[in-house]
Amino acid sequence: MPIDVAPSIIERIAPVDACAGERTRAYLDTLTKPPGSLGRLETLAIQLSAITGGQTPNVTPASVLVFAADHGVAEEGVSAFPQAVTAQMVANFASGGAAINVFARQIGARIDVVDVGVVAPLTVAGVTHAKVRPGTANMVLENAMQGAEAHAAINAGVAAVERASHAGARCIIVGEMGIANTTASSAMLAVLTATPVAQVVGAGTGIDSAQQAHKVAVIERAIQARQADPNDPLDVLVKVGGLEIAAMTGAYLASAAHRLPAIVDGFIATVAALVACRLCPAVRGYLVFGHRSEEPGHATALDALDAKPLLALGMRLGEGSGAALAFPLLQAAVAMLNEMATFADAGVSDSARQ
Ligand SMILES: Cc1cc2ncn([C@H]3O[C@H](COP(=O)(O)O)[C@@H](O)[C@H]3O)c2cc1C
Ligand SMILES: O=C(O)c1cccnc1
Repeated sequence: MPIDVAPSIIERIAPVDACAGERTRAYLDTLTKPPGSLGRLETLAIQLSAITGGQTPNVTPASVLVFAADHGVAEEGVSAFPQAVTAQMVANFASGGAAINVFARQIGARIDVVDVGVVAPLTVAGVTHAKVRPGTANMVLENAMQGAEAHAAINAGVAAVERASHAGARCIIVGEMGIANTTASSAMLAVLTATPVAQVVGAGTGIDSAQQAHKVAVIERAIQARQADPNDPLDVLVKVGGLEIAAMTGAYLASAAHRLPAIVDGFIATVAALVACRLCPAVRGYLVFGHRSEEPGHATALDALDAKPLLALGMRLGEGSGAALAFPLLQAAVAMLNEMATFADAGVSDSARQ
C-alpha cells in the first residue's frame, strides 16, 4: 500500500556521524581510567557524539512525549482493563499523578500529552489535541485505520518532536497510553518479523493464561483477515496498528531528522521504533534503548533491531517510564566525556600506552 507518509521528514534524516563517534572512541582512551573500563557508558558516549556530530554532546533537558489513543479491538476482551481507562489516565497525566509524571519530574523533563485518538472527547487542560479519529476500528473486522489517518497520526508525532526541539529539548523520550495496545503491537510485530503470535503475546495489563490464549486467537484472526504486507510497514500500521503507535513512529523519525537522541521505552515503543527503522534504516543510530520490558514480545522486537537495553527492572508499564529511568545514564555518559581529566592533564601515568 503506497502511502505518501511524511516524505519530507524522511528526506531530512542523515545517518549519524560515525567519524565523530570514532574521535570520541579515541578520546575516551585518553581519560584517567583503564581503556574500556566504563563499559556501556563509553558506548553511549560514542553514540551520543555520533548523533550530535560533536565531541561535547549534551542531552539535557529531556522532553517526554506521551501519545494516547484507543483501540477498537478492545471490544474483543483482550485487556484486563476497560477502554475508558485510556481517557482517565490521560486526565491523570494532565494533573501530574501517573508514574511517568513522577519520573519526568525526577529528571527535570517537561511532558507533552498528545491525544491522537482517544474515544472520549477530552477537554482537560494540559492535553495537546491532535485527535485523528476516536479510536481505531476493530482489526478483526476491518482495517484499523485508513492510510490518510496513519499519515496524520505520524505527522502528529513529528509535530510533537518539533515543538519539543523548538522549546530546547536535547533528548526525546516517547511514551504511550492506549488500552489494548499490546494487542495491536503484538499483531504488528508478528507480521513484521514473521514470528508466531503465541511467541509475542503476553499479559499486558495483567490478563491470565486463558485470556492470553483468547488474545492469541483474536490476533491470529485479525492477521488472517487483514493480510498486511510484511514488507510494507505502513500497510501493517494501517491494518493492525494503532494511532498512538503511528505517532510514536513519527516521533522517532523526527528525532533522527533533528539529530536528537530518542530513548525507546518498552514493548509498544520498540514496535513503533521498528516501523520507523524499516521506513528509514538511518533512524536506528539515533535510538537508545532504555529498558527491557517483561512483555515477552519485547525480546523479539529488540532482536529485530539488534538492540540491548540499558536497564532490566522487571517493569511492564509503558508511558515512557523505563525510558525516563534510563535518562540519567545518558547524562552520566555525557558528564564522563565532558568532565573527566585526561592522563596528561592529571599527571597520571598511562603505562598501558607506553
Ligand atoms: C491504570 C493503567 C495505567 C497504564 N499506564 C500504561 N498502561 C499500559 O497498559 C496498556 C496496554 O496493556 P493492554 O494491552 O493489556 O491494555 C497501555 O495503555 C499501556 O500504556 C496502563 C494500563 C493501566 C490499566
Ligand atoms: O512494555 C510495555 O511497553 C508495556 C507492557 C505491558 C503493558 N503496557 C506496556
